[in-house]
Amino acid sequence: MGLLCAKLRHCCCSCFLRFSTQSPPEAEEFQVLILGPAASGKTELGHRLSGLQRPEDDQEATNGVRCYNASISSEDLHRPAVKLKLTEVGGNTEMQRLWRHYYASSHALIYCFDLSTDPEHLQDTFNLLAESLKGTQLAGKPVLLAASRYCDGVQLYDVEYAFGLEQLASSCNCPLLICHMDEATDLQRGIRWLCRQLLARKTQLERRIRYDVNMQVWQRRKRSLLSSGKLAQVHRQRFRRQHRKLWPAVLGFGESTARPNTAPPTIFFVRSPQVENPKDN
Ligand SMILES: Nc1nc2c(ncn2[C@@H]2O[C@H](COP(=O)(O)OP(=O)(O)OP(=O)(O)O)[C@@H](O)[C@H]2O)c(=O)[nH]1
Ligand SMILES: [Mg+2]
Repeated sequence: MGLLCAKLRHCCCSCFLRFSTQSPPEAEEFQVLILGPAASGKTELGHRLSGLQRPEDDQEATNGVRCYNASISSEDLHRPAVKLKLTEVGGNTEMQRLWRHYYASSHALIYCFDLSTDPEHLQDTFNLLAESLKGTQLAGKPVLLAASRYCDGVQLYDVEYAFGLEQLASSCNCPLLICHMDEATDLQRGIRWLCRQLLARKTQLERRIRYDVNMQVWQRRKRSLLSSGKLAQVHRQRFRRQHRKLWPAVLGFGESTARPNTAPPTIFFVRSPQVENPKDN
């Protein structure tokens, strides 16, 4: 009996050890792009999601790119923990030209907009979103719309309906959700939704990113090859021109009497009647 107990204890201990030494499942990592017009709250959101306090003296516009890390615990999602690598690109007109360079390598988009602006500005904001989604490497990827500056009386579903955001999302095959970034619980709901979308589509998204990034590299290479090809062509043309100039000069020394290819087939004279019979008159 004592031997049996000892054996059982040994077995239980080894099982416990096996469980305790087993590392927890690794967090799934995703690249998320934060875009939106200037002063729409991107930097603010980046700080809120990463749990960092934004310094008082750091209120200026982003002239380039800012990166943040956000960890979403597994208890919230009932799945492996998720690490979001957030990349914010500045929103002014000059910075908007850089946006497309980040589409291919991103798993998802968080698009910020200022809810307190007038309808015309909001329309411009969503036109910009449509430009970023339609026919680009962001099409088909999850999109979270984050409304900054809570505005009394404006409901998010009204914004979604008035600006045709659902139609835009379905035309680009993008799962889309809209949330308030000023309300902590609503922002959490949005982020949890985004993480669930990312986990559910992980394999397809990774395959897509690999394809798009490889395509980008190949296109860059093709462009450089083409430009070097053009250079070689210029060199060849210069070489040919030199030949054309040199060849008649060499022939001109009299070593060859061959007629040029461009000469007429026969040489003939045309006599005028006056010259033929000058004594007839
Ligand atoms: N009250 C309030 N203020 C906000 C909110 N979001 C941003 N702000 C303020 O608006 C200003 C601009 O916000 P940013 O987060 O820097 O804007 P941004 O989108 O990063 O702008 P760019 O970097 O220029 O593209 C800052 O002073 C913020 O404190 C919000 O939701 N509520
Ligand atoms: Mg910013």
